[in-house]
Order: sequence, then C-alpha cells, then structure tokens
Amino acid sequence: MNTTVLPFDPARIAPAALPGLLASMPKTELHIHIEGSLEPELIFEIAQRNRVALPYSDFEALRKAYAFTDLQSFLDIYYSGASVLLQEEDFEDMALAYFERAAAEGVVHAEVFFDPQTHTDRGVPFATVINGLTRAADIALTEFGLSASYILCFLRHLSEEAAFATLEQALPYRSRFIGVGLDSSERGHPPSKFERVFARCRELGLHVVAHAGEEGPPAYIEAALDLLKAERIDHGVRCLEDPALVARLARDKVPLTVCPLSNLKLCVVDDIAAHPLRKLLDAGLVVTINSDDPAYFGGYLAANYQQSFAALGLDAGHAWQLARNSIDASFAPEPRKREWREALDHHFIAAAGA
Ligand code: HPA
Ligand SMILES: [Zn+2]
Repeated sequence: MNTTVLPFDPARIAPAALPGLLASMPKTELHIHIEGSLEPELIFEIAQRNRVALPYSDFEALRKAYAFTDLQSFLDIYYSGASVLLQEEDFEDMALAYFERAAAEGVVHAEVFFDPQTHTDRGVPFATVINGLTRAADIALTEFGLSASYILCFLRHLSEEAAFATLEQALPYRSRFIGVGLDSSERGHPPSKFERVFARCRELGLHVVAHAGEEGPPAYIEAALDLLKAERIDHGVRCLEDPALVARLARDKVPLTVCPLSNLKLCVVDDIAAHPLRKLLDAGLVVTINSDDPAYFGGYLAANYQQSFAALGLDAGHAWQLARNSIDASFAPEPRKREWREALDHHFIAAAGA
C-alpha cells in the first residue's frame, strides 16, 4: 500500500457496500484498447452495414470463440473483429459505446489506446480512424461529462520503419492524441526495437507508455523505462520476478496499469485469486486497475475491480487508493486531477458516514 493517509475510516464501510462503491467511485481508466471494446453485437451490426462477411453465423457464435490460451490466440481474433471497421461512423459508434458504459461505471476520464496500423494496413485512411474517434470523445464530454484522450499504439510485431511511417501519417493530427504506446505480441519484440521512434515521439512532446511484463520478462520492463523512457508501464505484473526492479518502480513511482480479467483470460494467471495485484500494492507500487479489452475478457472496469476485490479480500481502503492512483497516474491537467481527487474523497466520506 502507499502511505497516503485515508480521508475516511474504512471500517465504517460494510463489505456488502463495497461492490456498489467500486462501481460508483470516481476513477480514471488508463489501459483500454478501443478496438477491444467492440462487442460481438456491434461487430455484426457494422459488418452488415459495410457488407463485410464474417466467418461466424452470428454474434453468439463469435462470442463462443472467445476462449484464449495466450496473448497471441487473443490477438488473432481481436484483429479479425476490428476488420469490420471501415467508416468514420464505425469508429465513432465503437468509442461512444465504450464511453457511455464507462461513464455509467464512474469513469470520469479515460486515456484510450488505438491501433492505427490495424486499420491503415487494410486501406482505411488514418483520417477516418482519428475523425471518428475524435467525434466520439467530443460527444462523451458533452453528453456524459467524461473526458477522453487518445494514445496511439505502435504494433510491436511490425517493424520500427512501419512505426515511423505511422507517426508520419499521424502528425497532421498531432493535437488529437496525447501520447504513444506499444502493444501487440510481446515475446520476441523487445522495447529496444522501437528506441528511435520513441525518441522522436518524446521530441514531439508526446507522452510515452509501453506494454511490458505481461508475457515478456522483467528485462522488457527495464528496457521500456531505460530505452523508451516510458512514463507508465502497461501490465508490468512480471516485475515481481525481479526484486530490484520492484524497488525501482516503487522508488520512482512508476504507475502500472494492471488488467486482472485480461491476465485471467490470457492465462497470465491461472485463477483470479492468484493474481499478483495485492502483492504489487503491498510492495508500494502505484497500481491502477483497468479493463484492457473488455468486450473480449468478460468485464468492464467495475467488474475488474469487483472480481479482484472479492478474490483477494481487498477493502474500502484499497478501493480509495486504487482510484486515487488512477487519477494521479493520468496525464490530465493538474486542475482537473485536483477536482477528481476532491470528488473521490467526498464519495468515500459520504459512504463512510451513511
Ligand atoms: O493485452 C494486450 N497486450 C498486448 N497487445 C494488446 N492489444 C490489445 N490488447 C493487448
Ligand atoms: Zn493492453
């Protein structure tokens, strides 16, 4: 646990009130792939209007295929689901569905990954992707009061040259995203492969994050910090295999965007009760909870909190700390973060007084 003093007495919150509190407390989401929020129903709806043929009879058959053995087995089906996205409105509908759901679960701010190469490699212009996403974010702010920023992810199974080409295509839209990330198949694709393109992104003033230590070794987390200068580590759960690295992450307060249901569904852990979330918190790390690809992993943000809390015996103090970490670790402007911290404290003070 971090050493921050709680603004309320956790003993005054009954365990039975915890699931509701986890779903209603103000929080941010910092690790969500927008293409991973595409529900089978919407995949079929968009496929129909775009006249794209799918190798499944209906959305129920597609959902039944969601049984994964590792990251790659998921990525294969995730990229095929995204292949229905062709028009601006497809990207808008996808993102808006996520924002509506997130806002209903207490998310006040989301920093959302998108994978342009998944679309541009199919001939969809970068402008189509970013225009649809931008429109959805604008609507989310006005209709749901949820602020959203985008983080452009490079696909690490592709070359650094391809990442540079993607950055080039994205630069006319520089104001529409706040940073870059690194996702897709981790094993065999170390951060060192992308050192130059990340250096260029930092020169451009972009924030920098990277998936590391999901399936890859602790050395990939170190490389993401040392070579890419990542400000947050996405997943990072395998840091626990290297105590010196854990000490470094704690000392430097490097946030980890942990995704418990993702780790379960991709067999990073065998059982949610064996998830290292609590160990990471106890080690003093700035841990956040996130949903990763909620349409594929069986739960949005509230479910990730609720199932982790039930399995690991976490309490209201942990809930406050995790929500607070999610605000502190975000790239939002400090005045907004201050408002959210106050709203969070009020939420828990009210719950403890009730
Ligand atoms: O969990 C993930 N890991 C790596 N790449 C991804 N792309 C979508 N989700 C993921
Ligand atoms: Zn991810």
